[in-house]
Amino acid sequence: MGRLQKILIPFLGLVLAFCFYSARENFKPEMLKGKRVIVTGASTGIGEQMAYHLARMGAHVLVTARTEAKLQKVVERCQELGASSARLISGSMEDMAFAKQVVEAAEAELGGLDMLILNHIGKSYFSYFDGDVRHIQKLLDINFLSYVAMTVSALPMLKQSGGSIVVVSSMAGKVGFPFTVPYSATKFALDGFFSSLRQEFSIQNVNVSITLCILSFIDTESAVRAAADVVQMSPAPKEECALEIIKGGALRQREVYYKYALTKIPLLLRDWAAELLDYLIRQHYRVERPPAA
Ligand SMILES: NC(=O)C1=CN([C@@H]2O[C@H](COP(=O)(O)OP(=O)(O)OC[C@H]3O[C@@H](n4cnc5c(N)ncnc54)[C@H](OP(=O)(O)O)[C@@H]3O)[C@@H](O)[C@H]2O)C=CC1
Ligand SMILES: C[C@H](CCC(=O)NCC(=O)O)[C@H]1CC[C@H]2[C@@H]3C(=O)C[C@@H]4C[C@H](O)CC[C@]4(C)[C@H]3CC[C@]12C
Repeated sequence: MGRLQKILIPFLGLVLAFCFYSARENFKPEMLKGKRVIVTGASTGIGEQMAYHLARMGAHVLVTARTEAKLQKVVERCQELGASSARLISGSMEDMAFAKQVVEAAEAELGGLDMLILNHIGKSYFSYFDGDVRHIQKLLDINFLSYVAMTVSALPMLKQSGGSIVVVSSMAGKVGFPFTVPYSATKFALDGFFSSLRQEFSIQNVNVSITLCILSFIDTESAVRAAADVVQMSPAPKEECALEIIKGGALRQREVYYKYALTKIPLLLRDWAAELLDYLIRQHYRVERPPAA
């Protein structure tokens, strides 16, 4: 191959890649106007902030979590912010019948569904793995199986609307971090299930997008309480994080990386320099080390 071709082919590749990415649609808040959206884990944290963004954009929001009193306040705020409608359904995602019931409520009360945002997580610990197998089983039910159950129930409505599934995951769902063994297992499971399902949708021409969101440390109350003393990193703002998730879902992106520099860039090391990435992660942890023998 001539020298010119060796330069020309990669150059053309870059030009094509640039054209492909720059031709992508831009996000406009109107994209969500009148859309029917379920947000799980919406009584606090990132889920609560997503509900407020959706309300400002004029969506119909159905929020869910266990604590009804908190959800009631979220609904009132959504109404003040301009939601087309706002309603709640409370219950625990430990129970797959409840997961299904939430989707049925959307069908009965909204007449369909355009976006399913799966965001809730059950309580876990942030420390060394304690060997409790039942805890992993319970966390898998809440953080993984209920996501599957809701997806299965919502699919007929999402197929009809050409809708979107948004799955909130974490850096801990792409790479191993210390102190998150049960949590990380549930987040890796989500990647396996939804990335495989996306492939099948593509083969079957199912017009339902799946967006997996890879988040770094975010300043929600529960995360800061659990990890701020150990993880030497400033948490990113939950309001901005919530908006980026919604944008990614509306644009039908395959994955959302937030914050980009703390997620996408370190993950580039994962397949080529895994031990270096592991080392860098450990450097961000402040842990008591056992005295040398
Ligand atoms: N904050 C962070 O640093 C990061 C967060 N993420 C991901 O972002 C998402 C949101 O996290 P964040 O906002 O911090 O979490 P929060 O702890 O603030 O919120 C968790 C939500 O889940 C609900 N919930 C808890 N247990 C159950 C249950 N059994 N059934 C139904 N709902 C339940 C809670 O409400 P209630 O108690 O009322 O049920 C609450 O609304 C999660 O998927 C998390 O993995 C990813 C990376 C980093
Ligand atoms: C341990 C946190 C979950 C706390 C919890 O149980 N909340 C519910 C409740 O209180 O009811 C973890 C939630 C998010 C995790 C963070 C995350 O996903 C991003 C980083 C990933 C990395 O693996 C470790 C550091 C993280 C900041 C991680 C820390 C643990 C969480 C805060």
